[in-house]
Amino acid sequence: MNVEELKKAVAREALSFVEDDMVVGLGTGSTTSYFIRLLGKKVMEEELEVYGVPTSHQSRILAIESGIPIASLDEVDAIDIAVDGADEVDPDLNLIKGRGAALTMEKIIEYRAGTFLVLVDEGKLVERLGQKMPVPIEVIPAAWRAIAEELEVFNATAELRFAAKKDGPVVTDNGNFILDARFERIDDPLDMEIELNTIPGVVENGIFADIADVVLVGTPEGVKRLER
Ligand SMILES: O=C[C@H](O)[C@H](O)[C@H](O)COP(=O)(O)O
Repeated sequence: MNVEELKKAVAREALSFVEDDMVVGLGTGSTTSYFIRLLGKKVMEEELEVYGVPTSHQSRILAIESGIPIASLDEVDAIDIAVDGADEVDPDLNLIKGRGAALTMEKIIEYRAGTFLVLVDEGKLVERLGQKMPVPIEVIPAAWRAIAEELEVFNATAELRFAAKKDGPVVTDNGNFILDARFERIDDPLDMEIELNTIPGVVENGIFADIADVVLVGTPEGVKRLER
């Protein structure tokens, strides 16, 4: 089974968490894209009354294409479940997210969800956050250099993220820049998440500590379920 097949398998399994009349937070990225397409099918075939609350332009466009009625956060009373991918998952189910630069809206929506369901393939499991991936940090553009320098205090080296199909830096859905920060060691993810957000000019960071409820892990032996 290749990685794409593992992503599809977890996306299929995630469908069983969605019931009629639910408001569903729609994450961003390749794994969630499989889920959104499948959810669109389920909504149409089973004639469900489900609303999706997108976390990015990507998930909004895909939800519309997939036939899922969408609403913004300020139009719904509550989010029953949010479904999203992750870049790393540690043994306590703390996450790094934001490879797709959608971390701020993702965190806003997933923090408020009754259940936050995370979909990953087994390659995303790590012993300690930061082992493979940098921590993305969304920053106000004018502050990027000052913040990159300040991150040295945290023993981190930060790089401004550049775009692939645009000249210059990545600009997020909120009009900000992304710094990718590599830390020597993240011992306490929750503490680091809070600390980073105290730096003026930081909008949000990609450590999602203590908010994942269930993680579905795609493995060649089948989908495994991890819970806090
Ligand atoms: O900003 C992007 C998100 O945090 C994604 O959910 C995360 O990067 C995982 O994406 P993928 O499923 O493509 O690996």
